[in-house]
Amino acid sequence: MLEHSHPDVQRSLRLGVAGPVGTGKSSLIALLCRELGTELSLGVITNDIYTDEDARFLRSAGVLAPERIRAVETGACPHTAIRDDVSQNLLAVEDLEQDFTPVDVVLVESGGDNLTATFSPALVDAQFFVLDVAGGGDVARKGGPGIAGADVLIVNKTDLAPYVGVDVEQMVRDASAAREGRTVIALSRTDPTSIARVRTWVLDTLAEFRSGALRPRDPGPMAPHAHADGTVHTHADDSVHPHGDAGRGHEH
Ligand SMILES: Nc1nc2c(ncn2[C@@H]2O[C@H](COP(=O)(O)OP(=O)(O)OP(=O)(O)O)[C@@H](O)[C@H]2O)c(=O)[nH]1
Repeated sequence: MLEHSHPDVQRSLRLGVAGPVGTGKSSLIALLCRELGTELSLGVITNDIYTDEDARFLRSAGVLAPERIRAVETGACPHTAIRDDVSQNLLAVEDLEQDFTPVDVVLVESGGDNLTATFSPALVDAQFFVLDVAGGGDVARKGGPGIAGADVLIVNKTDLAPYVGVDVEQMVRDASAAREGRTVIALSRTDPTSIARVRTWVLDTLAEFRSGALRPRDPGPMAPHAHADGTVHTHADDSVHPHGDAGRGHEH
């Protein structure tokens, strides 16, 4: 039984990491654990549809004690668990906070395959959205709630830009324009300066959180999208979310 209001349990800064498949969400989390794990008490929650694959990847990366990495298996509609009904994730975060108190930061990785997945501000205090240059230079211009409204947009794998013909500076300019100036960080695991920027952003956000000045902002619900079987799923009205049969998708 969770003791949500236990006076000895510190409330962590909760950071979401969303973005399309393969853009480097798990890698970003591993990098942050490596960069911050000695000075901060960290926890990680992964969301996968049917497996705990991302949690296993992170445990095997050896960047954080394995018991601080927990998997939520979300079932058929993974973005629901970070957006509409966040209870599974909230319980997992609170369990970590209780088991390892004091926890400074919990990183929550989204599952799913959609460009527009966003976290509810009821679950996270701030959120990353991760794109990579291999997805093409145009993707940042296309917008969407995560690209436009997440607290930080990561343009990842910049070391690959010459091979995929992407102008990183232009991609960052396009992204900044789509985001009305909100933070965009061009990142590569081979570029220490870019890694330092992400690290500094987390530490600054933690300081803001501790001062009481951090106000979670909602990037907005994800756009309507089609599932592999062709059913359409919209989160436009977050208050209504009937759950269909697993794997079939559903419509509001
Ligand atoms: N070249 C290069 N590859 C990277 C970088 N960061 C991550 N990758 C690679 O990109 C691939 C996908 O990275 P993941 O971290 O698994 O991506 P993800 O977004 O968590 O993927 P899913 O969990 O499947 O959605 C892996 O092969 C990583 O090694 C980078 O900075 N440069």
